[in-house]
Amino acid sequence: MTIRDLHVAYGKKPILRGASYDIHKGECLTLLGANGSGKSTSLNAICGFVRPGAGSVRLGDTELAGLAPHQIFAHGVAQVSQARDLFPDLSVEDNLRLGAMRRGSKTSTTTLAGIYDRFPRLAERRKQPTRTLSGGEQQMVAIGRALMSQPRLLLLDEPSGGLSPEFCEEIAQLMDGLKAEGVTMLMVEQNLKLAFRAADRFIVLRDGAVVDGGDVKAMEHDHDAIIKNIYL
Ligand SMILES: Nc1ncnc2c1ncn2[C@@H]1O[C@H](COP(=O)(O)OP(=O)(O)OP(=O)(O)O)[C@@H](O)[C@H]1O
Repeated sequence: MTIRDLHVAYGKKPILRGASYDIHKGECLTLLGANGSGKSTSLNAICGFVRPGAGSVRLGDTELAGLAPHQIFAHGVAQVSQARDLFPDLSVEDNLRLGAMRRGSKTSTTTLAGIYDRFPRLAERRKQPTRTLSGGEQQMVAIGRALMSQPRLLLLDEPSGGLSPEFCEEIAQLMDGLKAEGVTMLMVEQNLKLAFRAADRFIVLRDGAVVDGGDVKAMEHDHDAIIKNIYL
């Protein structure tokens, strides 16, 4: 995916001011930045929840900027939002099935089996209303639902939000598995430990533009410098 000169404003307030970056196929890119720097807005602009004022969001040969959210979803972009947006009274299985709409009902049964292989805990709880699950299990449902559409690009907004360190490690391992299968991911994550553990590359947003970026492993011993750059 190629993002070029992306601009988003809420009313007259500019939030993204010409952000440009690439997300390579099969990698996990993490978006870092101080509160209010435009991280969630970036994800929302990519999946069409907010309309960019200018700029380009290209996935392969397709220009996504300006398309409606359902069209962008149909092109293979799925978001796991911070709020998770599950239907609390529906069962785990029904919530998962809702994610398969892009694929059509013919493929959903095999995909569902794949999700249960990946998250055995959800298989045990398939009939339970999602409101009865722990926060970490609900996060698994939200990620599983996004995976049901077999996305080309998975957007993750704060996957560690409110979860224990054990669950964060579980999520990092899940992301390792997804990467091994070639799933491309863009993640916003305030938990820098998880961000540096799970991502291949990072970029830093400040005032809606990219001010830093690189290979996570290459700067493994210089996380302090990067953190200073985020919170300048
Ligand atoms: N729908 C909206 N209408 C008006 N302002 C908004 C809206 N959504 C976000 N904002 C504002 O835009 C700015 C950027 O928000 P955004 O959520 O993208 O930041 P962020 O980098 O993800 O921050 P955080 O780390 O706090 O989640 C913030 O000042 C926020 O209050």
